[in-house]
Amino acid sequence: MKGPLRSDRDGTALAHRAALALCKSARLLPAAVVLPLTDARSFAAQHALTTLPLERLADHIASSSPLHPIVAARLPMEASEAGRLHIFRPEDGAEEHYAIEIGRPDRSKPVLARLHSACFTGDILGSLKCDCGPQLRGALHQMGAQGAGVLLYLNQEGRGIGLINKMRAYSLQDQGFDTVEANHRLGFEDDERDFRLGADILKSMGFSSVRLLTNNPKKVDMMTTCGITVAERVPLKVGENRHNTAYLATKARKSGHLL
Ligand SMILES: Nc1nc2c(ncn2[C@@H]2O[C@H](COP(=O)(O)OP(=O)(O)OP(=O)(O)O)[C@@H](O)[C@H]2O)c(=O)[nH]1
Ligand SMILES: [Zn+2]
Repeated sequence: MKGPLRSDRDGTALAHRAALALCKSARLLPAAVVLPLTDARSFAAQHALTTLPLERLADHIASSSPLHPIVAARLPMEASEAGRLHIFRPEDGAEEHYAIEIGRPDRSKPVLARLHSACFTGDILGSLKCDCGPQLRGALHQMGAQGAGVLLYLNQEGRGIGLINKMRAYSLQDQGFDTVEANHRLGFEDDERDFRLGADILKSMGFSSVRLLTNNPKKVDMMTTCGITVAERVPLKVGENRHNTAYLATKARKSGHLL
């Protein structure tokens, strides 16, 4: 699917919005057929379909599911032997998220922190299409060198669209579309991540103020909106290579990254 997608706007969009949000939360392409039915309840019963009341669904989509700390254990790493991995699980059964605490950061001072979004291709495979792998390792090494820090590893693959959709976007990029255009052509926003969960994890670990390792000013704004003080933005410019120069330039031009 390549788009471009054309919008026909008519009447209330409540059901359409909810349908798209459901598709996105299932990591499917945001495409749905919305039909008015005179007796939806018996139609659903006949076809063994699940029914959801629209108003409750809208509330559910707007709120974020509470995250609970499940377990933490010592994890010596190359970047620091004083590592500790914490696992958080949301109540709604969605993705788990991780926090890597390095040293024993003083909770009364701004902690060196990174909100890292999962990138299977960059973090694990060493992909040269993005800068995620060098950013992950660079952040952990800075924290190790300073003796303290916290890296949140948020399972928001592909800026929140999931790995399958990110690969669909990569396939469009192979055809000449840039990272932002590819997302739009699939029906996604530039960035579908919800950073409230990063703020929730920091608060539950006792942090209220950060020195945030990022080039993305929107992350700084989101943290502030969510009640975390960003005492300083610490740039994290690593991993440029001949395969990702255009990608990084697009991020700077279209997404406002300070690169
Ligand atoms: N949809 C999509 N996601 C991508 C693409 N390239 C990398 N990603 C994902 O983007 C996320 C990282 O976001 P970035 O835009 O690189 O950076 P950022 O987190 O906004 O900002 P920094 O804090 O400066 O790293 C990871 O989840 C990657 O999987 C792409 O071309 N398309
Ligand atoms: Zn990446």
